[in-house]
Amino acid sequence: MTRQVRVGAVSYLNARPLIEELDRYVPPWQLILDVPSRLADAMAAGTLDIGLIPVVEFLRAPDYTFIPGIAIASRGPVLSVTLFSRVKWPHIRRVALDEGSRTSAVLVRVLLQERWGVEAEYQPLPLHHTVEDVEADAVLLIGDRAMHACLPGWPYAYDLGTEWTDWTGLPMVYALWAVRPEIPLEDVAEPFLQARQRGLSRLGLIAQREAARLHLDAGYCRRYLSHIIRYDLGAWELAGLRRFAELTAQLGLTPPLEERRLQTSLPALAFAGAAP
Ligand SMILES: C=C(O[C@@H]1C=C(C(=O)O)C=C[C@H]1O)C(=O)O
Repeated sequence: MTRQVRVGAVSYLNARPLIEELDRYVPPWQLILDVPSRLADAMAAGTLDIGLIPVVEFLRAPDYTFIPGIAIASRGPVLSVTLFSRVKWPHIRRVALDEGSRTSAVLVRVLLQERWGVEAEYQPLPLHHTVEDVEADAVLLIGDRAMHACLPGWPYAYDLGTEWTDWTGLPMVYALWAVRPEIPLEDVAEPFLQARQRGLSRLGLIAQREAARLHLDAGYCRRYLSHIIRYDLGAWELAGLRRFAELTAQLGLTPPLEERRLQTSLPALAFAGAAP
C-alpha cells in the first residue's frame, strides 16, 4: 500500500506490546493513541483504517475484518477491568460505566442480567470525572485507571475477567485489530503479527519503562503483561468470543454474529495466530 495507513491503538499499558515495534513493520503509517470507545468512533467515522477497538464494536460493524490471531484477552483475572461496588452483585441497581469502555460496559450488563437476573440502570462515568462524584451502587473502571484504583470506600472489587471465566469457563476477548473494508487484509496482517511477536519478546523492557511512566510497580506490570493479558486469538479465545456474542445478541446489544466473520481468508496466518 502506498498511502499512509492510519492506525489507532488503545493508550493503556495492555496495548504496548502490540504497538511497540509496529513502525518497524508497517511503513508508512500514522499512529493515534486514544481510549477504546473513541477509537471505535473514529473507525466508524472513517478517520482510522485499522483500530484496536472494543470487540463489541467489531460485532456491531458488519463490514470490518480483523487481523487474525491477535487479541487483548484474558483467561481468568484481567486486573484492569474492575467493577467496584458498595453492595454484592444481586443488590446492584445503578451502575456508572467508564466512558472509555464499550466491551466491558456490555460485559457488566451481561453479567448482571444473565448471571444475576438484575435489571439495573446505567449511566456514563465521563473520562475526566473522578469516582468521588459517583452516586451509583457500582462503578466500572478499565485500563490504567482501573490499575491505579483502590477505592477504600467500596467494599467489593469484582475482576470482570475472573467473573466471566468462572461463569462460562471461557476466556474473555476485549479488543482486536479491526480493519476497515477498503484496506486489503493481506497487505497488513503479516506486519501486525510480526510486530506482536517482537513486542512480546520485549515485555521486561516495556514493563520497566511503562511502570515508571504510570507510577506502578515494575514487577506488577511485568506479570500483568506476561501472564495476565493474552495477546493471541486462538481457538479457545474464539469460543469465548462466540459465547459473548451469543449473549449480547440475546440482549439485543449486538446483531447475531455470522460465523463467516471469524473465518480468515489467509490460511498461512490462521496458524501463526493459534493459541500456544
Ligand atoms: C483489558 C482491557 O481491555 C480493554 C477494554 C476495552 C473495553 O472495555 O471496551 C477495550 C479495549 C481493551 O484495551 C483493559 O483495558 O483493561
